[in-house]
Amino acid sequence: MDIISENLIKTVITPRPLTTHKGNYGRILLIGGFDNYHGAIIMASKATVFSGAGLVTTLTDQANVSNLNIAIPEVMALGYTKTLALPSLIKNYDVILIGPGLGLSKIATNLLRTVLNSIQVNQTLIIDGSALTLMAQNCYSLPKTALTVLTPHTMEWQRISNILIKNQTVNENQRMVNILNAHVVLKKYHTEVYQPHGTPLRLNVGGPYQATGGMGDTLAGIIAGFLGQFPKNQQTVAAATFIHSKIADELAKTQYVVLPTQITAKLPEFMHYYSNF
Ligand SMILES: NC(=O)C1=CN([C@@H]2O[C@H](COP(=O)(O)OP(=O)(O)OC[C@H]3O[C@@H](n4cnc5c(N)ncnc54)[C@H](O)[C@@H]3O)[C@@H](O)[C@H]2O)[C@@H](O)CC1
Ligand SMILES: Nc1ncnc2c1ncn2[C@@H]1O[C@H](COP(=O)(O)OP(=O)(O)O)[C@@H](O)[C@H]1O
Ligand SMILES: [Mg+2]
Repeated sequence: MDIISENLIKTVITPRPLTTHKGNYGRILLIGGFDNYHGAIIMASKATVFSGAGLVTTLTDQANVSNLNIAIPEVMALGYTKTLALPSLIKNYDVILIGPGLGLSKIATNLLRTVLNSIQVNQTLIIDGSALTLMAQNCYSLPKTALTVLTPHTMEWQRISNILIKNQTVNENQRMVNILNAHVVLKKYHTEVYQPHGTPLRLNVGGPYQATGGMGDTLAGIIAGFLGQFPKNQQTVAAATFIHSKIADELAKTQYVVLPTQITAKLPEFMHYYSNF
């Protein structure tokens, strides 16, 4: 098990070539924010924008659209309707994140099933939150994509992998990651980042000051933003995971708890630092 180091981050976050434009930094589609979880997708969307994604579109509950627009006007907000043509919409994006605040409703299940059935091999899929629980409940299989990233906390991983939390050893987790053929960010104290048939990486930053609802939604948004603009590999997923908790550590020097939105606000500053590091 290797530790995720600051050196790795600097190889991922590099200065931007002068002639690039928003089209070079990822077209990201986020899906979530239904039921009483409207805030989750707002936090994820903010994190995606603040992590530098070029173009961000968020599909959410119709009743959440104006709140999303007010919270983060850089995002193109789409309200869910029964007539939505999701398969043709999905085609326009490099990275799709589904799950923050998606809920477990029939609409949520249909959205997840449609994403799993429509996604193409050149696209990247990130599955978080309720979408992981729905995957487990419905025994859905993962599609073939350029990269699939699952971001479960230990309870969600238990549902997906059938490995009880107390039995979630590195060996057992890696065995299941190989079977699923997906990257997995197993969120806990000292989060672990797995890739199929690879070497697991472990975070040595982060702490219980991060135990606030929305913290994982924010991480999922950062991972989406990073995969939109940096190489689509385990190092990029690890870099996103590192910066999220590294910022939390810095804030925790003077704060008892750290809010997800505070981490998001610090992203541009920390990315600037690591790009010149
Ligand atoms: N403001 C919002 O709109 C929020 C919406 N959220 C959404 O709520 C939905 C349900 O997610 P939840 O995770 O709350 O519910 P879950 O029911 O999936 O999991 C939470 C339960 O898992 C247990 N657990 C065990 N190990 C854990 C670990 N390492 N980390 C976290 N929990 C662990 C906890 O005791 C907790 O009761 C998701 O779609 C999520 O995105 C949450 O993120 C909270 C904030
Ligand atoms: N004690 C802890 N130590 C380190 N990180 C923590 C701790 N508690 C929570 N976190 C982090 O907070 C996030 C929680 O994710 P998750 O449970 O999905 O949150 P939510 O769904 O509410 O957004 C993860 O990144 C996790 O690593
Ligand atoms: Mg979560």
